[in-house]
Amino acid sequence: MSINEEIDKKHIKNLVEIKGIGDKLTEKILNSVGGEKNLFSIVENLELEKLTDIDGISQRKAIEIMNKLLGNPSTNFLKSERAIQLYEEIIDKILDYTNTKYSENRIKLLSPLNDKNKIIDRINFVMESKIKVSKLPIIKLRGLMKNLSDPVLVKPKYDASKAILTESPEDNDYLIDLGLNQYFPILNLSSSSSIEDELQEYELIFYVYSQGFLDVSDDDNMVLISKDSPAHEIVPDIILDYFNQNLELFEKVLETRKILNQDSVLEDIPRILSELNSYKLKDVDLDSVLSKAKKDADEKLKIAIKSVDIEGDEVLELLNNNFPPKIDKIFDDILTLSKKEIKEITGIDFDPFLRKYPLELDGEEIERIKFRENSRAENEYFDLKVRSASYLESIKEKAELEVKEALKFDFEFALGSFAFEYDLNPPIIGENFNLKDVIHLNLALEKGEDIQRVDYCLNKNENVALLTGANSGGKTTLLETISQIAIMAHMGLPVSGKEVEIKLLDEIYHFSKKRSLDAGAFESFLNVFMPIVTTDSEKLVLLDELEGITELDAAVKIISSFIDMIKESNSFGVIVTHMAKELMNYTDIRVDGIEAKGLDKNYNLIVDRTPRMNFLAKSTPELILKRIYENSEGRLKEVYGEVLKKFK
Ligand SMILES: Nc1ncnc2c1ncn2[C@@H]1O[C@H](COP(=O)(O)OP(=O)(O)OP(=O)(O)O)[C@@H](O)[C@H]1O
Repeated sequence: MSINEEIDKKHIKNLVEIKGIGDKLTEKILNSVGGEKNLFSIVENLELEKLTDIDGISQRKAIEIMNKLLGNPSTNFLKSERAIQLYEEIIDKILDYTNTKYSENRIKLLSPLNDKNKIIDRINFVMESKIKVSKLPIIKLRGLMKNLSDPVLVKPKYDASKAILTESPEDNDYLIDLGLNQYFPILNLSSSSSIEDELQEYELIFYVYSQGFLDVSDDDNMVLISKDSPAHEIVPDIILDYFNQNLELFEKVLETRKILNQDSVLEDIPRILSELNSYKLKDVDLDSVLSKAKKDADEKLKIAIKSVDIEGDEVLELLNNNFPPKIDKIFDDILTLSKKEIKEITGIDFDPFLRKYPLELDGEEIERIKFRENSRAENEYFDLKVRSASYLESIKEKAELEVKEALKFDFEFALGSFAFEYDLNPPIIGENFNLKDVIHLNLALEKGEDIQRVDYCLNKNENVALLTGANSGGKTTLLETISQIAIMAHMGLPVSGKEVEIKLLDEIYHFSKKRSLDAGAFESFLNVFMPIVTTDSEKLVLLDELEGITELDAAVKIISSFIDMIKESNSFGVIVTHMAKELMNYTDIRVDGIEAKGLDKNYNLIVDRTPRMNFLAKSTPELILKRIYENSEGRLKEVYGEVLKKFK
């Protein structure tokens, strides 16, 4: 099962599910989004932003509510602010690979789990995505999927130059129910006695008949449509506008599916729409064709007539306004040719000329033809529109589904890209913490000799250890790496290491050294810290230089008591400290050390970032002092020099 199915199969649970967040908040959410139906649609489309828009709902809260409504299991895994931050930093890193709002929101909903099978399912899903992504043209796909979203609904365009005509007020109401009055005015035959005159004011009438009261001739500017036709056959623009408006989206989805070797119903859309759009271009400018034809024919007549010998009685005929046969023949020949040329250009077979010299255009006939042709063209165009709209309507649902699939693919693509770029590997879920070749995510993408992958382990017998050693040696970084790996594994993600074994636990606590020492800080720290060892749940506890919380002697007593309690439990712990020696007086504990051997020629620390087990390494602050001394100038350099002398 993939994570995709996991969410797809979920039916949004009853609102009872969010009652857990309190009746007041539930009511506030429902009021803000406009009721249960809207809330369900928000959840279905994972629109987190619509929840965060509500006053007083933070991103974290919105995620909690959304997960509740989706029926996703909630865990209480992340127990300290720093653990939550580290989790959010992981999410942020994955978000860099999302292209759509939908997958962005789905990534935000990836929380730590506690069910081993679900975790393994997710890890497998991400690993499959990683392999898939590795074979795809990543940059091209990113370009195609950037900002993809569901198709937009199109606002109807009202056109008052055309009208729909029905035969009864009931039919009117029926069409209004279909929403067609948003496109054209709707009139009905019985509405007024002067209705037939009113109809003359419109360029085109869509006559939606049920009985067929009106006799429609070729010369009427009317399109006949049966009342039983579906809405898109009466106003095909409903569906055509929708596809036109979303054409770019469908084209991108089509392209994406081609790359993924998936078939698609979207293939024909661009052709159909461009055929429709180019159809309009076939309109010819009849007036200019005719004026050119007249000019050409006049010219030809002039030349031909000039070379005719006219005899006496022919002159008489001319004086009677009759053309003698010779002249008639010339007119016949030239006008036949001209008619042929006009037909070739316009497709219309008619005689636009009055026989005179120079020729005259027959205005009345031209108007009649224009009207007839316009009506014919409108009818043909309308038929084409209906055919296109019917086809598009038949694939609309599938087309929308393909867009949804592309959005879902972006979720898979983001996870796969993240796993691929960071070269993540599936952890082994076991009983110990056995980290091999691990690296902090912040360093994982950096290249360079000084980036070192690290090994570290904790097991049942040595479930807690002190981490000591060189300033800037990488202790904090390793502690955070352990957290990241535990959090990522619980989220069902592969981790940044090779053959990493981890144990699934109930809770993770990470306390960083960057804690403010405000008044009351010590007391509030104790209130958070000590209860950790009072519950039976299995924990991972990571402490970074806690000694700053109070005076050294007291800190040592507190921390050593804490260590003893962890040792007795099924929990695991790592404590970064510069007071290992002092702590060893109070408790028996494994001490690991990161040792700095000196400075290289560029004054960089020579250090093996992998701690040595059972090794108390010195802090060697003099190395850092030496480095700063070498890199500073003037009076400051002198000061550092003085300090350094004291280390000799
Ligand atoms: N495995 C590693 N490979 C490369 N650089 C690392 C590694 N681990 C840590 N560093 C770098 O070393 C520097 C110091 O790391 P960190 O702060 O973790 O050391 P620390 O031992 O906690 O120092 P301090 O005791 O002074 O607080 C950081 O710039 C960090 O990016």
